Amino acid sequence: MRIAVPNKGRLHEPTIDLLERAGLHLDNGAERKLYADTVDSDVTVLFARAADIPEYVRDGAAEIGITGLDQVRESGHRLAELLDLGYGKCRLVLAAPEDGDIESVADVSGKVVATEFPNIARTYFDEEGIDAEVVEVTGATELTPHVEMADAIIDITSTGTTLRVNRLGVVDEVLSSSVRLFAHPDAVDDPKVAQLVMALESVLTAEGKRYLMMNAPREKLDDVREVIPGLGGPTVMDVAGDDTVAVHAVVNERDVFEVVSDLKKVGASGILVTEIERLVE
Ligand SMILES: Nc1ncnc2c1ncn2[C@@H]1O[C@H](COP(=O)(O)OP(=O)(O)OP(=O)(O)O)[C@@H](O)[C@H]1O
Ligand SMILES: O=P(O)(O)OC[C@H]1O[C@H](OP(=O)(O)OP(=O)(O)O)[C@H](O)[C@@H]1O
Ligand SMILES: [Mg+2]
Repeated sequence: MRIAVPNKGRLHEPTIDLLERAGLHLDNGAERKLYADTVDSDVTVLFARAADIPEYVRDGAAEIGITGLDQVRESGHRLAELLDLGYGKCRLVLAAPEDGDIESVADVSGKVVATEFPNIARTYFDEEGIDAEVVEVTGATELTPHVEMADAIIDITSTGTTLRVNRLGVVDEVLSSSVRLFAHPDAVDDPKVAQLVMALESVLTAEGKRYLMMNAPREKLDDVREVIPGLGGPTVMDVAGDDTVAVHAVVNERDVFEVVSDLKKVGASGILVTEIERLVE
């Protein structure tokens, strides 16, 4: 099985990191190569531009691709989306000069819109019933309204800094994007693909969880159980020759702050909080 992943840019590192955490270690020297073998002899990683990855998958050059939803939509290819990997979060927006007269999508009728995403832009304007001229650029889109190349743009925003610096305001949201795992439709039922999905899911599940270990007086066990929410209850182990038990539990990361202080109150001690690498539910 071949997985196409971004070869550079902001999506490269988090993607490699995710594969590594899923246990799919890449062979050394992956940095400068076009492809890398992995710890699983059936899995090869191909490095491609984020924008080209949907095409690699449609072609069958790779069965699996990891890239932004925006890129998949822009490609127009019908690929199976398997997982939202949660990073590379951004919005594709219609934006126009703050001090101009474009305040809604209707105001773009008859105007010129510059974008790196011409297919998404045309589909969006068709759906909105707006007749706008779409001009394709390959970068620095935010500049185009200031040099009379365009009246508005459709571009990526995340923190909003670039739009602000260029005195552009959001007029409408066109697409909300994040990095997805997607597959060629013929590869969806491949057991190797299912194995990869499970491995990646286990990393995503573990991200929001922490592993708690503590000691507690045996007679306080019920109180401890009450404090620890959900997830099938804690594992309790006897501590030899003692009236103490060791308690292990998985808790939501956002609950840790409160749970730890509540555990302390009911008599737990030696409380240890650790990260979880993977969690298969
Ligand atoms: N500012 C951003 N915040 C979050 N995600 C982004 C942002 N910009 C782009 N992305 C996501 O990353 C994908 C790749 O972006 P792009 O092709 O511009 O590469 P890059 O990582 O920005 O590197 P470079 O622009 O230097 O080539 C986009 O399709 C989008 O899904
Ligand atoms: O809302 P912000 O946090 O400012 O992010 C938005 C900017 O990020 C991306 O550019 P990038 O940094 O990838 O440069 P590029 O234009 O060379 O791709 C995108 O094209 C926007 O310009
Ligand atoms: Mg970029």
